Amino acid sequence: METALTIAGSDSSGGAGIQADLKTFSALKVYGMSVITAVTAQNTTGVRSIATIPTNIIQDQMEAVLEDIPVGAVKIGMLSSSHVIKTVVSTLVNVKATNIVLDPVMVSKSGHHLLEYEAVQTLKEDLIPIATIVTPNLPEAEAILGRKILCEEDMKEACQQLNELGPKYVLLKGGHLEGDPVDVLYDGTEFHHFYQERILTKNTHGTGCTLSSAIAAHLAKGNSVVDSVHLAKEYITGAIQHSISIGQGHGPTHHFHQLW
Ligand SMILES: Nc1ncnc2c1ncn2[C@@H]1O[C@H](COP(=O)(O)OP(=O)(O)O)[C@@H](O)[C@H]1O
Ligand SMILES: Cc1ncc(COP(=O)(O)O)c(N)n1
Repeated sequence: METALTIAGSDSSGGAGIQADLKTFSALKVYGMSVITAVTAQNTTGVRSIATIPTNIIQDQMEAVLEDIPVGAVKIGMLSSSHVIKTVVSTLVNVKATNIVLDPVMVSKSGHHLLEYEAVQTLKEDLIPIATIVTPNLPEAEAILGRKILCEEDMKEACQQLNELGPKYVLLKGGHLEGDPVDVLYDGTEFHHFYQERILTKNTHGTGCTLSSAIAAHLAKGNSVVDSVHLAKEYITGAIQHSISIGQGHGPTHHFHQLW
C-alpha cells in the first residue's frame, strides 16, 4: 500500500489543511497519515484563533510515524513559526525523508496570517532547500523573493530565483493573477506551463492544500515529479469544478473523485 504523510495545520471546517490533505490522499487511494502543527478555529469565512502545537509534540508525532511506517511522500503545509520549521527540518533530515512537497502556506484565502512574518527567512534558508518540490502561490513567492510578480514572464524569472534556493522543482501557481490561471513548473533547466480555463466559482478554500497533497499522493505511487504535477492538476481542476457550496464564504473543493 502506498503511503503519504501530511505535516500541516487542522482546519475545523474541513476545507483546507490536514483535512483537505487526508481527503485527497484517500480519494487517490493512498494511505494517509498526519502530523498536526497547529489547530485553527476556522470556517469558510475566516480564521478565529490558532493554537500552535508544542515543538516536542510535533517531533514526537513525526518520529512515531517515521520510525514505524515507510512513508512514500511527505506534504508540508502550515508551520506557524520559525521554531516549528526548524523542528520539522531537523526531523526530516535525520530520517533522510524523500519526496518532500512543500506548500509554503503563509496567509489563508480569508486573509489571516498562518505563518509568523519573521519565519519567512527560516523557510527560505532551512526548509525550501530540502524540498523536492515547492508550490508557492504568487503572494507567497513575492514574500519569499521580496519582489512583485505581475505576469507570466515575471513568473518564469521568479521560478529561476526560487530554484536557486535549492529545491529540485518549483511549481509557481498563477491562480491569483487575472484571467485564466497558468502554473509554471521549473526543474532548473526546463519550464512546463499548465494552462487551465478559470472555473467561475468562489469555492476555492483549500485549493493549494489539495493540489500539493495530490502531488504527494502521485509521487508516493512512484510517478515522476512532472507526471505527478500533471495528474495533480487534473485532480484539482475536477475538485474545483465540483466544489461544494456550503458556508457563507469560500466553500471547499470536492474530493469524492469516483463520483465526478
Ligand atoms: N478558479 C480557478 N479555476 C481553475 N483553476 C484554479 C482556479 N483557482 C485556482 N486554480 C488552480 O488551483 C491551484 C491552486 O491555486 P492558487 O489559488 O494559485 O493557490 P493557493 O490556493 O495556494 O492560493 C493552482 O493549480 C491554480 O491554477
Ligand atoms: C490549516 C490551514 N492550512 C492551510 C490553509 C490555506 O488554505 P487557503 O489558502 O485555501 O485558505 C488554511 N486556510 N488553513
